[in-house]
Amino acid sequence: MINMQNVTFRYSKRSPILLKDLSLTIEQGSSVALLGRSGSGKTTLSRLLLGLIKPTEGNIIIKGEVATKASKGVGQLVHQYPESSLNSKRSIVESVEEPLLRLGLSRIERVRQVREMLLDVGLDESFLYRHPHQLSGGQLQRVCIARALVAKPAFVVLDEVVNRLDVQTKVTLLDLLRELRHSHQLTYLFVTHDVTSAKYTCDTIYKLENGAIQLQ
Ligand SMILES: Nc1ncnc2c1ncn2[C@@H]1O[C@H](COP(=O)(O)OP(=O)(O)OP(=O)(O)O)[C@@H](O)[C@H]1O
Repeated sequence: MINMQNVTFRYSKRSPILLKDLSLTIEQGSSVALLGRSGSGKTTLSRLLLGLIKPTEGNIIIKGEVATKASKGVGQLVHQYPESSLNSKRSIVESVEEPLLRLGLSRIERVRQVREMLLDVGLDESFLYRHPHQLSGGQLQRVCIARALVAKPAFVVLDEVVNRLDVQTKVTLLDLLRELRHSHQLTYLFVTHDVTSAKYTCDTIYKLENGAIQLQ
């Protein structure tokens, strides 16, 4: 599914090498955690997988094709600031349907799929026409997860998604990810500083350190 082959990355000729000759395979349906201290390059590696930036050397193959900006949408990103990834002026249904717009579906079908996806993340119909400021942090994060999954992407990068939530909300969100993994046959990369969350949600844990990746 995802195959990184000898990937080396630096932001520019003057900046240091951040990732050195990395190789990594993520199988379909697997949940992989990526640990690493701040600045180790976790977000950079995620952006490479999402095709937002290109490796300096090496290749990233997603479902048999080289990851490029054109493959945007093959992978989806959920990050730690749901407020900033949702447009405050748009209703929840308008935000969640966004990835469906390019699929040429009717409005009725889009709303049907959004309603179903919201139910899968534990939000009932009453959320459809609310706006972001009317939701809690945990609910907003569920909306972002729904938006990432609604168009059935090949994989999802979850970048520090439970970082800013209280313990109870964090546990329910982690349980939701475990459920979704089975119900939606999700493949995800769970980027975190938190070893406990990584162990709870993922089968495989890697650590990124000094530009290299190691199985934990
Ligand atoms: N666009 C950029 N141009 C140049 N350097 C960058 C750019 N983005 C990030 N960096 C640098 O690359 C390094 C790795 O950053 P990255 O955001 O990937 O780390 P991280 O492991 O995700 O950190 P954190 O856990 O704090 O989010 C940092 O030293 C950062 O300053």
